[in-house]
Amino acid sequence: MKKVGLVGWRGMVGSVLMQRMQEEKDFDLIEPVFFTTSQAGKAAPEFGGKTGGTLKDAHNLDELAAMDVIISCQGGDYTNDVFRRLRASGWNGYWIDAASTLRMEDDTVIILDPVNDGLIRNAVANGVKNFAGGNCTNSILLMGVGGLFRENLVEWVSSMTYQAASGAGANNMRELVKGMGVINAAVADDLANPASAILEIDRKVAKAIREDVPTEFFPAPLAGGLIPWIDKQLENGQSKEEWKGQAEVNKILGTEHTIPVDGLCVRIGAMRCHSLALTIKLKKDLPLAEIEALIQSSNPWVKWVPNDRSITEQNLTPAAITGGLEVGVGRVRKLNMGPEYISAFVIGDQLLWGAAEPLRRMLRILLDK
Ligand SMILES: NC(=O)C1=CN([C@@H]2O[C@H](COP(=O)(O)OP(=O)(O)OC[C@H]3O[C@@H](n4cnc5c(N)ncnc54)[C@H](OP(=O)(O)O)[C@@H]3O)[C@@H](O)[C@H]2O)C=CC1
Ligand SMILES: N[C@@H](CC(=O)OP(=O)(O)O)C(=O)O
Repeated sequence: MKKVGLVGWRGMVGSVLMQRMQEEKDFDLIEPVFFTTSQAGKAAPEFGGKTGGTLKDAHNLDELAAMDVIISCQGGDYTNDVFRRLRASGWNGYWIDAASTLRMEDDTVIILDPVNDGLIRNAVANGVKNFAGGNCTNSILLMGVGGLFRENLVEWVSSMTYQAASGAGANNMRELVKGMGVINAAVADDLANPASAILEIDRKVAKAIREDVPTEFFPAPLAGGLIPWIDKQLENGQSKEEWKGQAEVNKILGTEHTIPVDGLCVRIGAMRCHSLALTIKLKKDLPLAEIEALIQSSNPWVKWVPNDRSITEQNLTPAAITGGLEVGVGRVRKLNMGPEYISAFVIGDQLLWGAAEPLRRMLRILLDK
């Protein structure tokens, strides 16, 4: 059985990964070894009926080098610190990483096997050993409308995103919920009184958002608001999150000619579902039914939502999608700009396809080979 080192298993992404690995009985197929950056020597957890004894030090290169495969959900700083030194020490195992650090390196493949299974298997056959999960927004985009890319129909995509708090981390999710509570508390009495004036409620809510909603982790109040910037600022005016769109989508697809992907990335007050409002310019004018069929054929996880008001309201929301592997796709119609222009709304749980799921599926590809 392959020895699989798990780093970052107790973080938010790592916890979702452990949950999925148990559900899919991945632990039956591996000898797990649990690493930590802070609790070496303590008892290792038990998942899928298996325990790794004690927690190993995630900075100990000798312990890491004993692994056939290492999966890291520990974050980019850890990868920066350890990965190259481990390779330099001669370790030749497989490294599977949730962080963005290695994604654009030549010797790393971005993994999203329902979309680029061929590219991944080819890379494995050719001796590639480094694999990185894609940015959550891009993975959800491609899971949703991958069928159009597969058929080489996409000339460009404008992707306007609505990204959940979870993309920023566990503390940010907590801060969002705390903020919701602060707002509610500011007007609880007024809400209990049906005769209270709505403008008075609005005034108190605005004051609470400006003055009392916590902003220790988010740069501005997210509860009752939004933040139209995610990640670092680049010199060309893009945010780093926006830059990743074109760079990663094209790398995942292995395109010969770059497909332009751009748009604005916005943080909203959802917990863990990222959404994208897409404008897609197709290379030709296709009947809508054909476009819909191609989108539905993208992969088995597409949850097709007809462009109907009540069906959309019930099915294309974070409430409907959160916690599951289905990626909702709807609002598909032709736009006024011309017959080749279509809209689409894609929504997915960013901790599943956006983070944990591609990692465990990569492990399965390696175990099956
Ligand atoms: N959040 C997201 O949506 C996505 C994240 N990623 C990548 O995954 C990385 C990890 O993200 P995420 O899981 O959100 O990070 P977390 O902050 O939740 O976890 C990272 C590490 O923090 C340590 N830690 C310290 N205190 C605690 C605690 N109280 N509970 C749990 N862990 C604790 C753990 O390491 P230890 O056990 O060693 O102390 C843990 O592995 C990111 O840096 C990013 O590179 C990728 C795609 C999406
Ligand atoms: N930046 C994403 C989450 C994330 O971790 O992205 P990446 O894996 O590309 O660093 C968000 O905030 O929603």
